[in-house]
Amino acid sequence: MPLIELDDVARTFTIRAKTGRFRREKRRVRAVDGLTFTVEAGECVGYIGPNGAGKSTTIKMLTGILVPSAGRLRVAGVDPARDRVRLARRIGVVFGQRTTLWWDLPLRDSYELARRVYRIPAARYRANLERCLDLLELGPLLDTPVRQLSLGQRMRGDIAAALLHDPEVLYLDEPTIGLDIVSKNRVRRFLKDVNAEAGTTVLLTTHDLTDIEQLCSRVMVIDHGRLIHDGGLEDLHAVGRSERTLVVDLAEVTAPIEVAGARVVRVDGPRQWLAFPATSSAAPVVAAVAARYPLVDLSVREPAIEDVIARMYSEGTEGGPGGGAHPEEERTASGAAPPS
Ligand SMILES: Nc1ncnc2c1ncn2[C@@H]1O[C@H](COP(=O)(O)OP(=O)(O)OP(=O)(O)O)[C@@H](O)[C@H]1O
Repeated sequence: MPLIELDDVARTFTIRAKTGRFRREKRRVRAVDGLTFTVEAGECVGYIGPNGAGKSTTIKMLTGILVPSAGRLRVAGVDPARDRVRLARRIGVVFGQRTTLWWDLPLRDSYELARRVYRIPAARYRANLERCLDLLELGPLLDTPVRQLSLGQRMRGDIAAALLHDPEVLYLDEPTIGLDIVSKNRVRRFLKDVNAEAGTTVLLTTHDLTDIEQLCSRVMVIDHGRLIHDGGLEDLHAVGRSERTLVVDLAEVTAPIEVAGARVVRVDGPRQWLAFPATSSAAPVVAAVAARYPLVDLSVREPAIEDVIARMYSEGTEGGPGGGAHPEEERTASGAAPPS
């Protein structure tokens, strides 16, 4: 049975925008527009999209912070908005741009508070804390007030806090934002471990595609609140019509090469670059070039996944709701804030 289920879920915001000196008009923004997907227990799924695509809104609905305007949503069999407090014991959330830790208190106190709020049995708390401190290298920082931690240290502190109660699902919203490469790698290694060893289901939102490449076997792409891709990272090459490049060094300067299945995209002296579909084999193109042109050397360059995604975003971002405005109205679920 899937751990996360969305069936035609939508979320609309009403915003009041200034249209003249004294005029204000109500405008409706469809942040999430008919999302349907499931995530099985133990999966690690990337959830990506351009700014304002609806990623955070989805995660807020999955945690019960926001109520969907339409559709059906279940996490671990529970309706998050209705059963927010009960669900809070089964999920962990990390918002990279915000901390759930107590700013003026040492890390240790935030963890102690989590232990009480989640009623984590003492032995389990000790074991989980020890593991997080060890793998996230937080031990020496336990007595440091959160406000004195660096961004990377704080982020690791937040990730540990989200995992102390052994959640079945971990939502990560930009967990590596602003971190240097060493901190990013440390966080990624840890998350990989949590997913593989503890079997924690992970839904990861990020603008850093290396996070996705290193952690996720499946990626969902959302744009204008709609799912535009759901599959393997590799499948994106087919969807994004990406191209590989054959770089050819000829024995002499020649007119642009003409072979079937590829086209010259750049010429620099005796070197020429030929683009061909990433989904087809390089062999026939190489054979055709070698048969007709005197070659010195050649190599094949793989497409960068960043380029593929950038093209998908730019092709799909015309006339949508647009990012940016986060005005006053945000209908939230009733009940206490999640205990994290
Ligand atoms: N509280 C709110 N009130 C009104 N509109 C909102 C609110 N929250 C989000 N929106 C709008 O909904 C759309 C989706 O926003 P959301 O924050 O979910 O996007 P995102 O994919 O997380 O973007 P980013 O990558 O920039 O974080 C945007 O147009 C945004 O302005």
